[in-house]
Amino acid sequence: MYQKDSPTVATMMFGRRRAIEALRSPWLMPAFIVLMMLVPLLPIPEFWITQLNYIGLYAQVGLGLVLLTGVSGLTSFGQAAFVGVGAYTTAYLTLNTGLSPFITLFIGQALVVLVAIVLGFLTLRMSGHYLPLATLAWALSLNYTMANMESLGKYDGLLGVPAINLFGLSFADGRAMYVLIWGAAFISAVSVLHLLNSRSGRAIRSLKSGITMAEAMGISTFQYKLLAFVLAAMMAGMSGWLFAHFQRTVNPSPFSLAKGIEYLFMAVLGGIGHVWGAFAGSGAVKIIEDQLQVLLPKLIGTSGNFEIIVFGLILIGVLKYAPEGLWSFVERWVPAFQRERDWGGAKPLPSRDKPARGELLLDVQQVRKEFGGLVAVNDVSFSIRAGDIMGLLGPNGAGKSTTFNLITGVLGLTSGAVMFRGQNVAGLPSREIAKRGMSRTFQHVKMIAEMTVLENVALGGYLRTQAGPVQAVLRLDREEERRLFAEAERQLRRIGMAHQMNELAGNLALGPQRLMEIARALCTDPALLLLDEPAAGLRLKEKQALAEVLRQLKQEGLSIMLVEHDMDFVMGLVDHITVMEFGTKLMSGTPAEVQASPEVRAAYLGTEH
Ligand SMILES: Nc1ncnc2c1ncn2[C@@H]1O[C@H](COP(=O)(O)OP(=O)(O)OP(=O)(O)O)[C@@H](O)[C@H]1O
Repeated sequence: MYQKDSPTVATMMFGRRRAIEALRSPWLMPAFIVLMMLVPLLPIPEFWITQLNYIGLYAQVGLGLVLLTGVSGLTSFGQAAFVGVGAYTTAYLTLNTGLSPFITLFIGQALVVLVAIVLGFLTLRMSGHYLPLATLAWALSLNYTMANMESLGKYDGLLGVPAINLFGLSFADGRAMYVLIWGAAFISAVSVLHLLNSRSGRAIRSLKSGITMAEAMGISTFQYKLLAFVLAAMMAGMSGWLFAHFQRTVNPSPFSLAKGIEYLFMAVLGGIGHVWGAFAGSGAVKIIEDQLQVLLPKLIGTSGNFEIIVFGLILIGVLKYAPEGLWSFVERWVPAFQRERDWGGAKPLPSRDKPARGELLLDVQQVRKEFGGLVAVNDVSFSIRAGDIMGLLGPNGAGKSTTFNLITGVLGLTSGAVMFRGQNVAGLPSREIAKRGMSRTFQHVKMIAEMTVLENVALGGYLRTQAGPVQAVLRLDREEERRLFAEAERQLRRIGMAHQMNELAGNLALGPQRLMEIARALCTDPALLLLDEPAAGLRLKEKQALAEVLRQLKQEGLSIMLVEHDMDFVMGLVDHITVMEFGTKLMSGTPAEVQASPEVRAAYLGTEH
C-alpha cells in the first residue's frame, strides 16, 4: 500500500502527546490568571518581579513552540531570531525616528509576519529532518545579520531604548512591565486555547499525523502549516518587543541559535503538547538557571556557563522519563472538564445536491500508473452508478490501493481519466476532489489519536464550515461549531457509535476506529463514499456490524466503492465487482458472475473457494 506520510521529526523526538487539554476546569484558568496579575501588588522583592518578567517573556515564545512543534509537529530551533526581529525593529525605530512603541509594535509584527511568510514558503514544504535543519540555517543567518549591521550597532547592539508610555502612564519599572508582559502572555495563551478548540485548530492538530488524511478532508495542510508558523513567529516577535522595552537595550546574543535551542528546551521540559507547559518550562528553566549560576561556581571553583551541562542532562532525563514534560505531572491534579453538549437544536449544516439513483457517478477510463518500470495499474476502466455499492477485488499487489489513490487524488495518474459527476478530476489534489463530493477512509486508519471521536468526525465537516482563525480566537465561531458538532454526532449516531463520542480516538479498538473513519467521511456529506479495505483486521462480529452499517447506508441511497480482500464480506454486500490482477482488470460483473468465472477462481478465489 502506498504510504505518503512519515512521522514528523517532532513526533520522533518527543513522542505522541495527549490531547491539548483546552478545556480544563472552567474556574481554574481564570483564577490562575487573576492571581498572577495581582502579583505586582504584593510585597515581592524586585528581583523576583524581574525573574517573573523573564518567565513571562520566555513563555510567550514557548507558546509559539507549543503550537508549532507540539501541536503541528514542525520543529523549529529558530524562534529566538523572530524575538530578535521584534526587539530590533522597535529599538531601532523608537531610537531613530521617535515613533511610539505602539506603532513600532505593529511595524515589528508586520516585519515578523513578512519574514515568517518568506521563510515558510521556502522551508515548510520540507519534511523529515530537513525542516529543523532549515530553521537552524535561517536562525544563524538572521542572527548574523543583526550582529553585523552597522545601523544596528553590530555586537554592541542598541542602547537607551525608551520605556513604553501609554496615555501618560510610564512602564519604566519592572512592576509596570510585569502587567504588560503577563497580560500579553495570558492573551496569547487564551488565544491559542481558543484557536485549538476550533475548526482551524483541529486542522492544525491534524498536521502532526501526516498530510494525507487532512488533505482528503479538504484541508490545505500547507496553509495551516504556514498559519502555525506565522502565529508562532508573531508570539516570538511580541516577546521581542516587550523584551526591548523591558531591558531598554538590545544586542544579538539573546537572539542567537543557542537561545533558540534553549526555547525549545524550555517548551519540551514544560510539556510541548500543552499550552500551560510553556509556562511551566520557562518557569522551571529560569529558576533552575539562576540557582545553578550561584551554586555551580561554588562547587566547581570556577565560573562559566556550566549550567548548560546540567540542562543537557535534565533534557535527557525528561525525554526518557517524562516525555510529556512537567505539565503532565501538574495536570494530574487539575480536574478535567467535560465539553458540554451545547449543540442540541443547532441548525443543520448545508448539504450538497445528490445524484439521482442510477445516474453515472464515477467513470474510470483507462487509468494507468507506472512506478518507474513497474506498471501498477494498467489501463483499468470501470464505472459506478449512484445508489450502488461497487467492490474492487484482487489478490495482494493487484493494484487496488493504487487505483483507489488515483481516483481520490492521493497519487497522480500516468494517463487516463477519472470522470466524477461528469467532470474529469484526474490530476486534481485530493482536497479538490473532496470538495466535489468524494470522501474516503484508509487501509491503515488515519485519525488524530489525541482528539475525541467527535472531534475526529468533525474534521469531516471542515469543508461545510467556514470560520477562520480570527473568528476562533474571538470566539465568534460558536454557532457554527454547534452546528458542526451536531452534524458529527448525527453521523456517529447513524453508524451506532454516538455513545463513544467523548472517548479519545486512540483508545478505541480497530473496529470502532474504522467505523469512526466512516462517520468522518459521512460528515463530509459525500456523493460517493470510498472505503479502502474497511474489514481488514476486524473480528467476525465487527465485520458483521460493519456490513450492517454499509447495507443501511446503501438503503439511505449512498453510493459506495470498496476495496476488499475478504470475499465473504464483499459477496453479500455489493451490486457489482471489478476484479484486478497484476495491475490489469480481469473482469467486471455481479457477485454471482464473478464467483462463476474460472479466470477469477484461478487468479484469486482458487484456494479459498
Ligand atoms: N509508491 C510506490 N512506489 C513503487 N511501487 C509501488 C508504490 N505503491 C505501490 N507499488 C507497487 O504497485 C503494485 C500494486 O500495489 P497496490 O498496493 O496498489 O496493490 P493492492 O492490490 O492494493 O495490494 P494490497 O492489498 O496488498 O494493498 C505493487 O507491486 C506495489 O509494490
